[in-house]
Amino acid sequence: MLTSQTARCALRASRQLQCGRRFATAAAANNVVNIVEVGPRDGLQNEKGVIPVDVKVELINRLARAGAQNIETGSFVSPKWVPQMGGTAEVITRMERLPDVHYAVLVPNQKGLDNLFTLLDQTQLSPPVSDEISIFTAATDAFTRANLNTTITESLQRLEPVARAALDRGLRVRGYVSVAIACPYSGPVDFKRVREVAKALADMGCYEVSLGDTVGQGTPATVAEMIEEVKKSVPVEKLAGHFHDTYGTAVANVFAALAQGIRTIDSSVGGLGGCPYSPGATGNVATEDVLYALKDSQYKIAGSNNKTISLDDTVNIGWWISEKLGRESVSRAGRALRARKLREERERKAKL
Ligand SMILES: CC(C)(COP(=O)([O-])OP(=O)([O-])OC[C@H]1O[C@@H](n2cnc3c(N)ncnc32)[C@H](O)[C@@H]1OP(=O)([O-])[O-])[C@@H](O)C(=O)NCCC(=O)NCCSC(=O)C[C@@](C)(O)CC(=O)[O-]
Repeated sequence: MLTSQTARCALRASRQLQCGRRFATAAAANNVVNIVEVGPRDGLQNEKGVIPVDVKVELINRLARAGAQNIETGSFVSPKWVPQMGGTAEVITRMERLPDVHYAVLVPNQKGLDNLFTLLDQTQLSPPVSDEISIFTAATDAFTRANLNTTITESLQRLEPVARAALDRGLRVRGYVSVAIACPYSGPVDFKRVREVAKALADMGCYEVSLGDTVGQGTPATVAEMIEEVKKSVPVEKLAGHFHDTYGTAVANVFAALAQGIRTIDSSVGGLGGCPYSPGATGNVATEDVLYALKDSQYKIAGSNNKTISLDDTVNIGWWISEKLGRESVSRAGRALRARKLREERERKAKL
């Protein structure tokens, strides 16, 4: 008979195998790019006005129906720190859950995980309201202090039991290293530190570690240099790129990451976003811009149900959510494609 510890190890190993499936597929077809849609979380967390739960639910549902396979739906962080994410439990309880889609929530500590577990116990839905958590820390103490009120070392110590408990419960665990290029508080970042933190997250069971250019200051050269360094300790199949577009280099940085062998890119519909603890940083690379830029390339975008993510639908969602927020979509491709569509409609009507 297996001891409970051996049983736990076996369970964890089988889960890691399942989590690894996506990577095995991507590695076999080396041109398959996975998109992690972070709009509902990273995209909305910095918004000042109250966004109704209905709008958040509708955003997630629209993204899933457009083919998004991985959606970060919200955060179980302190509502005092990030008020906009306060309604995440209600959002994920009310959203549709398509079977082929992974729905993740950001969790900063044990309390956040306990809150998620309570919700999983209460709802007991199949598929569950969330099958993945994202844990996060950073490559500088200054940023970790601002974002998590602790140091890098302490944050890793706190996250290790959180990751273990989530894995034991059958959830996938993804990790983030913020400020992988530059820190808004302490300047240029030592890429060796990024490597160490990424390795620590991978060692605690994260199936993937997303390297965040939180400030959006990266260039293709610095992004490539950083990834080269991290690859010394973490296999590239386990890495993802997360680029903010503050300096307009995000799409170029996506290509630099792909050239380094990375096959998972985080992006945000409509280019929404910004981190509350990264002053001045703009949104993530827009999902529409990534889909458009990769359209005629050797890369194929993975979507749910063996389809791809619809560019047209994503453009429409980018405009829909931006208008709900009282502005226009900042996605370059989203703006151009919408302008072309409106022009074509005008021309068609003029011919009638
Ligand atoms: C981690 C803490 C909570 C520490 O914050 P703290 O103040 O040190 O926490 P504490 O343990 O001292 O607790 C203080 C109060 O918060 C409560 N609390 C404690 N934990 C939770 C929780 N999980 N959920 C709800 N409530 C919580 C706790 O119960 C207590 O309540 P009180 O007794 O005062 O009434 C805080 O720093 C925090 O929530 N930070 C999150 C900040 C955040 O969400 N940042 C944005 C996400 S990261 C990001 O955007 C970057 C990324 C991932 O996209 C990649 C990139 O671009 O770089």
